[in-house]
Order: sequence, then structure tokens, then C-alpha cells
Amino acid sequence: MYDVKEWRHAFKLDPNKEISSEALEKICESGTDAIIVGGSDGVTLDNVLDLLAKIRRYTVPCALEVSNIESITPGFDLYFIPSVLNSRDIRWISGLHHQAVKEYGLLIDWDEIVVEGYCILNKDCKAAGLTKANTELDEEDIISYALMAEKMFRMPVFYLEYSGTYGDPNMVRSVKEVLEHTTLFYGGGIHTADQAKEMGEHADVIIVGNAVYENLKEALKTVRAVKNR
Ligand SMILES: CC(C)=CCC/C(C)=C/CC/C(C)=C/CC/C(C)=C/CC/C(C)=C/CC/C(C)=C/CC/C(C)=C/COP(=O)(O)OP(=O)(O)O
Ligand SMILES: O=P(O)(O)OC[C@@H](O)CO
Ligand SMILES: [Mg+2]
Repeated sequence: MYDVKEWRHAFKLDPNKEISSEALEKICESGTDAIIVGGSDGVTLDNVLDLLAKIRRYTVPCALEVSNIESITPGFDLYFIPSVLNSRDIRWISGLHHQAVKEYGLLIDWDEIVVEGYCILNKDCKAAGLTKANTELDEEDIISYALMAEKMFRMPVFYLEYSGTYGDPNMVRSVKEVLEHTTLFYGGGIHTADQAKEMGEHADVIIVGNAVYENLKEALKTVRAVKNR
């Protein structure tokens, strides 16, 4: 299932973190809609290839969320390309993208590319620091980014990113209310089935990352919490 419009849940695995074969089997066989491979630091071609090979033992769809040009490799079902709409540094909005398209040009199969309009809201997360994101945003600011993603740039995905912290469900609801076509991803601080259910009431797709490494048993319960409704 390679259409994000059909998804409700994805696990995000960090190539820069160790994961046991037993844990990976449980994650890949959990019933999640997809595995997203990505992280904000220490992502290399070697660790991406290593994780991809292990995930490929299973049938679950697997996407690379590109965080640097050096670690792009063939073999994924989809390529998620973040563009951080609230970054203060042009490189993370369109600069690196320009460089990558220049480098890969004709090799790109555009049917595999899914652009994500990111809005990073946890000022303390690594991605916020890296991209110099302006996280001092009120509801109107965030809704405006969502509208830009959908109406101006026709981005297939708008990603409310609270990486490392549980966000505001009311904000997720407000954003969902203005989106008609663009799929709303929510990620950040989901560790339990209840949290997954709460955010899954509003977001189209919830993304569970760090919980996998901190309490896998609870993390696995987030799948049923959103895919059972
Ligand atoms: C030959 C071949 C395979 C061709 C493929 C074609 C292809 C895919 C071409 C690429 C085209 C293209 C336009 C690429 C873009 C290049 C690029 C580098 C864009 C920049 C992306 C970007 C804005 C990255 C910033 C960092 C970011 C937002 C990462 C998102 C993930 C994230 C927030 C993870 C959480 O991080 P984590 O490490 O877990 O953090 P915590 O410690 O806080 O948990
Ligand atoms: O790691 P967590 O906090 O679950 O966040 C998931 C994802 O949105 C990170 O990019
Ligand atoms: Mg993480």
C-alpha cells in the first residue's frame, strides 16, 4: 500500500540507532501501514542501507525520509522529501532540494517522491535546531502554513512535527479542519495507545518514533489504537 491517503499509522526508525532483529520483526509485522527510515543526525549511506536490508525481509512498505543527499539510495518504495516551511534557513526549505534535483536529475522517478510540508513545533528537538525553525507560532500561523502547503504548493503531506514531545491535540484538530486534500501527518511523543488514539482522532496518519526504542511493548499497541476505528 504505497498511497499515504490510505495510511493511518507508521513507525519511524532511526538508522543511527541500534535495533535488535526481534524488535524489528515485531515492528514490521505489527500491522503498521509503513516503516519510515529517517532521523535528523548521524544518517549515513551505510546505516541506511543496513536498516533497509533488514526491513526488506518483511513485506511492509518502506519509505526513506531524506535528511541528507549523501544517504539517498535506490531500493525504497517511496522517498519522503521534507521541506521545513517554518525554517529560517532557505537550505531546508528548497536549497538542498535544488542541489539534489540537480545531482539526481533524470534518475528521479517522480512517482516515488512524496513532498512533506513540515512545520516543526518542538523548539528543543534536533530538527528544530538543525533547520533553525521558528517555533514561536500561534494557531493562525500554523494554519497558514497548512494552507500554504495545500493550496499554494499542492504538497501531498503536511507534517505537524513535535518530535520528542507530545503536542497539542486541539492544534492538530484545527489544522485538520482546514485541509481538504493534503494528508495530515502528526508525529511527536506518542508512547501509548491512548495518545495514539487521541492524535489519531484528528491526524490522518500518526508517526511513532522514539517510543520504539524506549518501550516497544507499548509502542506496538499504538497500531491497533488507530487502525481499529
Ligand atoms: C538514485 C536514486 C535512488 C534516486 C532517488 C531520487 C531522490 C529521492 C532524489 C532526492 C530528491 C530531493 C529533492 C532530495 C532532497 C534533499 C534534502 C537533503 C532535503 C532536505 C530535507 C530536510 C529539510 C531535512 C531536515 C531534517 C528533517 C526535517 C528531518 C526530518 C526527520 C526528523 C525530524 C526526524 C526526527 O529526528 P530524530 O533524529 O529522531 O530526532 P530526535 O532526537 O529529536 O528524536
Ligand atoms: O520520535 P517521536 O517523538 O515519536 O516523533 C516521531 C516523528 O515525528 C519524528 O520525526
Ligand atoms: Mg527520534
